[in-house]
Amino acid sequence: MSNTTSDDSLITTEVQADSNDDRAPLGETGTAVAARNLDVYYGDEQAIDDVTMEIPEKRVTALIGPSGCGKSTFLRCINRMNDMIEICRVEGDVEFGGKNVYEDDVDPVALRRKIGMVFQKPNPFPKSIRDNVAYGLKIQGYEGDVDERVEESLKAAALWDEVKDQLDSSGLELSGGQQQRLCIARAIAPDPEVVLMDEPTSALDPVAASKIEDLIDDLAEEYTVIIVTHNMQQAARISDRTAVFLTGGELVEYDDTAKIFEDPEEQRVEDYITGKFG
Ligand SMILES: Nc1ncnc2c1ncn2[C@@H]1O[C@H](COP(=O)(O)OP(=O)(O)OP(=O)(O)O)[C@@H](O)[C@H]1O
Repeated sequence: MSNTTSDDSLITTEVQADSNDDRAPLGETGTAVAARNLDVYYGDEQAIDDVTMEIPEKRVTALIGPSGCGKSTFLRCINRMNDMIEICRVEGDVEFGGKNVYEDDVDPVALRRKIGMVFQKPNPFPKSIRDNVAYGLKIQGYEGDVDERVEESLKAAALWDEVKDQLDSSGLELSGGQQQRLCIARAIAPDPEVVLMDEPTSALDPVAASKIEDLIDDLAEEYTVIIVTHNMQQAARISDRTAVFLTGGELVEYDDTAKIFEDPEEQRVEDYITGKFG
């Protein structure tokens, strides 16, 4: 993927160009995940309001919007992380692999192997680097060569060269940026199809954040990446599609990232992007 600077952009950043990579045009890619008339409530409070959207496979889709508009809630619905929140109620469908993930026969643990997650704060286990990455493999009873898969995952997370001589050291001894890449390696080791990222760089310094951004770009060659970010420049730099949520959990506009940042349909989106509110 390469970047171009657009004179028309509403924000002073680079909007990624899709045109000169060798992937199928966005409109011709399959759908990895689809929400259909999704409503989410915490008790009586509605956090997601009738959201319908199709997320393309092997692309980066950014979810942006002001604080409290439901971005994390939406993300967590995709792999049923909201199941852990007692007062949370989900209505409507989230389709993955042609099936609504909320059907009774879906095993959420198996679902989360296919749809991995990386959180805002790096959260390695207090275990060795190797064991952090091998964790999901052991749970799933992986029958292949675990060490080989650990190496592949660390390479895919752009961490291998930095840690290959210290695989038995604690993951907690790494820097924040390295810990986040370790968490990405842990998420991709079980070979998911989708990786959900909830503000994965907001706790990192700019250099570490930039490494993760580069990594996300590479990951999208193999995985569908769905990322919540507060950072509009980041969304513009790394995503192919952008969904703008506004207060009340409404999906106001969802389109190619260049369109959202250069010529959005909705005045409210333009106002948000140019900092007039939110
Ligand atoms: N566990 C919870 N229990 C009750 N209400 C919640 C819970 N999590 C989120 N909410 C409420 O749901 C709404 C959406 O929250 P959510 O965290 O999804 O928004 P967000 O856009 O990700 O916000 P931020 O950008 O600040 O992280 C908010 O009103 C929030 O207070």
